[in-house]
Amino acid sequence: ASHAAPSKSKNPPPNVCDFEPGAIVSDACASYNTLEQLNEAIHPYLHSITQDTDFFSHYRLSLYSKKCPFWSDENGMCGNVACAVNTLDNEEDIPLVWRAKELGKLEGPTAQHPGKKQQQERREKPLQGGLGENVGESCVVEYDDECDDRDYCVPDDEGATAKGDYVSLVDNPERFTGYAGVGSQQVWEAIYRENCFSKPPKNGQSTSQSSPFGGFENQQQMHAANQLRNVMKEQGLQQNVKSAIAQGTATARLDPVEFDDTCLEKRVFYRVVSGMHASISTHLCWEYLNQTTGQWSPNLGCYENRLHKFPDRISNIYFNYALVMRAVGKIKQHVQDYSFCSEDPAQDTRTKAMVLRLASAIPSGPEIFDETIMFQDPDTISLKEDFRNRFRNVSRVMDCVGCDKCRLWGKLQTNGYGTALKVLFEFDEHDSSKDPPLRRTELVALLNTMDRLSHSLSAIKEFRSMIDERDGIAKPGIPTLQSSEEVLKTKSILEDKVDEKFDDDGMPDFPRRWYAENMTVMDEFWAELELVTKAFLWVLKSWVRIPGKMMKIIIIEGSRLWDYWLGLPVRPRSWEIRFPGRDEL
Ligand SMILES: Cc1cc2nc3c(=O)[nH]c(=O)nc-3n(C[C@H](O)[C@H](O)[C@H](O)COP(=O)(O)OP(=O)(O)OC[C@H]3O[C@@H](n4cnc5c(N)ncnc54)[C@H](O)[C@@H]3O)c2cc1C
Repeated sequence: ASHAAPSKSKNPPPNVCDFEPGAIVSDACASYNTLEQLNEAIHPYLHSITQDTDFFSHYRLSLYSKKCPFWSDENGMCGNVACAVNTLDNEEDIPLVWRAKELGKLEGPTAQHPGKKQQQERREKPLQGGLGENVGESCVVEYDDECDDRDYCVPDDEGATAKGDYVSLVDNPERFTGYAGVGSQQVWEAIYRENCFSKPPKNGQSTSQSSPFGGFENQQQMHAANQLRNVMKEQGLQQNVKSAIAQGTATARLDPVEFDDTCLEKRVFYRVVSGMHASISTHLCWEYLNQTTGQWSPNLGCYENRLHKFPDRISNIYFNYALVMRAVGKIKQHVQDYSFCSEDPAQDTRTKAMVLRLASAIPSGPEIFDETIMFQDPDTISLKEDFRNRFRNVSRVMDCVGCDKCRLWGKLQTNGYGTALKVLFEFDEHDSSKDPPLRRTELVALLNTMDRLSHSLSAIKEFRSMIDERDGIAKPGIPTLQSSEEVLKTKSILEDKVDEKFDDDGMPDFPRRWYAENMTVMDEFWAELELVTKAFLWVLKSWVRIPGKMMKIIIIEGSRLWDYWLGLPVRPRSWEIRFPGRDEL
């Protein structure tokens, strides 16, 4: 795969959204092809982690106890059965370690959680209150029982005393619910409005914390302006829309057409939100309820209208996949010290090995996504705090989603992206001692968000081949989205491959290349002799290689001893890198 480091000055080329498999996903470093190939290899692992382990298949969140902080909208509630969530109300249904009385015992990562005092001391106000008094302090307000200034998301506390609901993610899949109309539109609008990194307003008003109507005086004004904008947009009058909005009292959501003069950081914010929206749309189109037949099945029309006609949205899903994948690759070190489930050491070991195996399958360093080029300019350092606060606001808006299941997955995915951003910008890949804490909910959200994106990539591929098939375009060899059974089959093949590689003694396969029924006894004799000769030669060659191998072992073990003697971290053997946790299995 070809990689090109994204540059801050790089504007997306006009055809950035075109679906050229070899094209690099703009603002990331990998091509669509590379991401798809990686996804094929990784998807079975992700699927298995999120479906088969207690740790990653259960999520705890405040699903009902938080009120929408921005508006009160009883009409926006979804009454469909599909919107409902089955929470685990029965203590016995919750995995043992997360039952209320056990929660206090949960072990976290090695990093110490900074206390409130410490956080207050560390707090800076790079914006000098320019965006309003509340911005930058969002962590200490009513929500945050266990909040860290470095969080990009309002955490859903999992402490034993916190109000929360346990949910099995496996039993409540993200799919079509029928939630639509003004309620859902209002939520999306509020989310996109957080993307308005406008100039600080006069008189110290916050644009971030207290902007439920994006600076418009009321909801009606805001809807009217958005409608105007949509109509003008449909008529191809983008420039006029911009100036119309500029004449108003507020900024509008940033559209991709306005990307060209936007810095990387702001583009990233928009792409994360739009990619999340597009991924949700993909899932609801993939598992769509045919209300006449009562069957759940992919709805091609839904995909065409919401995604296929908007390649930029699809591109944003790939972008998010690259971003989240990079974050998961970056927590390798952190996860080494993580205790997943102290009540059951066998499960703990298994879960850790699975996560480490996944993290190891992800290319390390900035090959997929290079976060190190963000927030580097002096100009953009204050932007980081603004960025973080805006993302927290997006997570708050989730309490305004009027459909329980959509709220569950919306909250989980916002937490997942928030965690990914926190890992990218606050974690040290090589030294986890100063990393901010990684809560269980964050880790669960991160991997489930990656799984959702991974599923989106597979679904999009399948939808594309459905379109090609319908339009008579032959594209042989496009892999299809696998059923759970197929996923498990592929997983076991992959695992066998890993096992084969791991257990490989170097002995080549010497398949018999004959069919006895068509051969004479002499033919069989010569064929067998050929086989024996090959095996004999292979044994001789291995003896010849023994001194070289011994030398290699002495050098490797010598350098490990040297590290140990110097007090440095002992470097791992190559197979330990490739098969982490193997010893523990
Ligand atoms: C947090 C959240 C979670 C949800 N989860 C579910 C769910 O699990 N199942 C379900 O059936 N419904 C869910 N919904 C509802 C769903 O997202 C849609 O809002 C609903 O299906 C109505 O769709 P729509 O066609 O009106 O457009 P919407 O998807 O509501 O989009 C509104 C407007 O935003 C713009 N837009 C759309 N997609 C993008 C994009 N990717 N990037 C930029 N702009 C875009 C378009 O101009 C569009 O008209 C959820 C809604 C929210 C807010």
